[in-house]
Amino acid sequence: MQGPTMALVPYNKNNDVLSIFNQPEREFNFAGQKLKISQDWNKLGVAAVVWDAAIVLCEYLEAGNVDLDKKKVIELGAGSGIVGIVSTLLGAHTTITDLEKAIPYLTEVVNTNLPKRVEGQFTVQALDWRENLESHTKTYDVILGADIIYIEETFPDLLRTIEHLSDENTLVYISCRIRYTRDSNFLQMLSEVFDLKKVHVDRSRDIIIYKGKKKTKDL
Ligand SMILES: C[S@@+](CC[C@H](N)C(=O)[O-])C[C@H]1O[C@@H](n2cnc3c(N)ncnc32)[C@H](O)[C@@H]1O
Repeated sequence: MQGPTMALVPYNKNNDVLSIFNQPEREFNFAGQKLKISQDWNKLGVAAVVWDAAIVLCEYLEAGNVDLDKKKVIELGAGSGIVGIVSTLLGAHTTITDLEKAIPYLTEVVNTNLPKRVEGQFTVQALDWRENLESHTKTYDVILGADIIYIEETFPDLLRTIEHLSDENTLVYISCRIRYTRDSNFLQMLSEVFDLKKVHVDRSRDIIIYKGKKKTKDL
């Protein structure tokens, strides 16, 4: 393991993360549906496992904290796509995104878990925060991101992406575990452009959810 991957695991004192990640499949129940999420840590790495931040964000969404019904939602750095899956099951029209190399796995998991009745309500597509975003012309009602604050070099691009995809009505939900002081730098950067509030704390899993809304520009 190298670089950012090293920074992510092991990430708790009991070191039981690796055993969770080594499970080829994990089961969850969200929005009245049993989800079977395959994992492939050894071949595909960080994008192909379900992180706690995603589970906590799914629970937060399922509890009705965000109005998703018929909303235009985008998930950034989706990994397994579980958050985008739950958002779709809760009524949103969801664009589920990650790096190009993660798309085959992500597409497979999403298609396996979303039922026919939501066909046409979701798309899976590549979106690299470092790229030119001109082809992404939309702004979204809701932007979701779970455990996407972990590579310091990507922070300016991640911020640019969130800014590009949002307007002053967009709600941004970032679920994260702050592992290093540098991770807080991203929240600091985000708070310069967005009004940022801590809306949920899961102490047992060490996960915080932040909600952001773009600051209105002074006239
Ligand atoms: C720690 S994983 C979290 C995955 C998932 N959201 C979860 O919580 O289970 C971080 C995700 O960010 C994605 N990612 C990293 N750099 C990215 C970039 N430059 N553009 C888009 N996605 C990126 C990775 O591919 C990975 O899926």
